[in-house]
Amino acid sequence: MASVTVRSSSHDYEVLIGKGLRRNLGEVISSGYTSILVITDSTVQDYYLQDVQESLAEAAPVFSAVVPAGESSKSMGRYEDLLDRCVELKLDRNSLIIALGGGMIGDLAGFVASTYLRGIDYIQMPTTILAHDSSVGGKVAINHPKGKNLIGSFYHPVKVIYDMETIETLPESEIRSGYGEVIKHAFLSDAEWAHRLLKGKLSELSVDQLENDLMRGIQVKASIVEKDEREAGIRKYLNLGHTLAHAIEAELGYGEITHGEAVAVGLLLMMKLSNDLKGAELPLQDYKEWLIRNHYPISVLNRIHPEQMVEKMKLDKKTLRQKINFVLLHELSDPYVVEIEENQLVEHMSLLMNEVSGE
Ligand SMILES: NC(=O)c1ccc[n+]([C@@H]2O[C@H](COP(=O)([O-])OP(=O)(O)OC[C@H]3O[C@@H](n4cnc5c(N)ncnc54)[C@H](O)[C@@H]3O)[C@@H](O)[C@H]2O)c1
Ligand SMILES: O=C(O)C(=O)C[C@@H](O)[C@H](O)[C@H](O)COP(=O)(O)O
Ligand SMILES: [Zn+2]
Repeated sequence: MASVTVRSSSHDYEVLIGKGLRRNLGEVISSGYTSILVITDSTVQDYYLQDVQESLAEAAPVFSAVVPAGESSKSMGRYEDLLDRCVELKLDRNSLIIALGGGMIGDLAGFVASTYLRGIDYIQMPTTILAHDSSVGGKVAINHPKGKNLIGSFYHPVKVIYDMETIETLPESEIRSGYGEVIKHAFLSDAEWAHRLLKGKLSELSVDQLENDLMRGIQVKASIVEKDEREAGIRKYLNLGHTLAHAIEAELGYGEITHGEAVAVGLLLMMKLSNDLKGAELPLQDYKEWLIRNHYPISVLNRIHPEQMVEKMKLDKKTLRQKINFVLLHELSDPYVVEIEENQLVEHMSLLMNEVSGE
């Protein structure tokens, strides 16, 4: 089992990474909780809920709450249902919530934990590749119909338990989605890693490569959030590709395109703006080929309207006084934040749409 420690202002916590951890939770979770509520989704329930419940049987009374799988569950309605369940079960300040699932569950259950009784302990048990990102760093949130993650808080888990066996059941589309955030971490931190990824094909990924990529992604994320927990500065870099991604997700309807796929498309615009407006020489063509080779839905660019995207981007958390800020790269591994004028955004989004139409 590998482990990474994350330092936060409230407490330090471990990210445990290993195989079969879900079957030995009694050994890694502190004893003494009054009760445990496992929050999961309808797909993950079928695969892993029983293992988790059985391995916690000695620890405390264990309850479960299941929401429908999919991004649309990261909503006010499901949040309210889960709070009702916490009240009904009489969870107290010594109770524990376990978020068993991908980033949707991590964000939703984490937000419940952060607000119920003004905050109780929770553990992230990520089951997707993408959740190597979402389970670390303490951002928890639900979506507003008009904008992604508009309602949330910063609230770190007491532990992250990443059972690598669980990602074996992921469908191809979720491997692709997860790699949207993996390649973001590579673009932010290491040109060599980025170039290696750009040469590859996700369907030919070895288990060793995948584990190595996830470990590196977790380290990149942990080292940034430790330095800037509340996103006053460098944490904004983790939003690389997200200004457009979140606008697309909200515009098309949550779940219409996966978060990681949207990020991957957002990274394409990031590269174009970095190169065309700011004189960088990022490998835009290689990246476009990687997206096509791995079946990322870049045709989604034909379904959006630049002016509407700009309006949505005004709800981005980096937007201040209605001015849209983007994370761009001077070169691979050298990010910065810059304001981009609306007319330039519209122009470059339109150019990009023309370039990819028909691909
Ligand atoms: N808090 C953060 O820092 C942060 C970072 C990145 C993303 N996010 C959020 O994470 C969410 C996306 O997370 P995601 O991509 O994990 O989506 P997800 O949680 O919706 O999971 C994707 C799909 O895979 C299924 N699934 C999950 N684990 C499985 C498994 N082991 N086997 C088979 N199927 C499985 C789910 O049921 C779902 O249908 C978005 O809401 C995004 O905004 C948050
Ligand atoms: O942890 C962060 O900070 C990130 O930006 C990571 C992103 O991958 C993630 O999607 C995050 O939820 C986006 O945050 P938001 O503040 O733009 O909602
Ligand atoms: Zn993200």
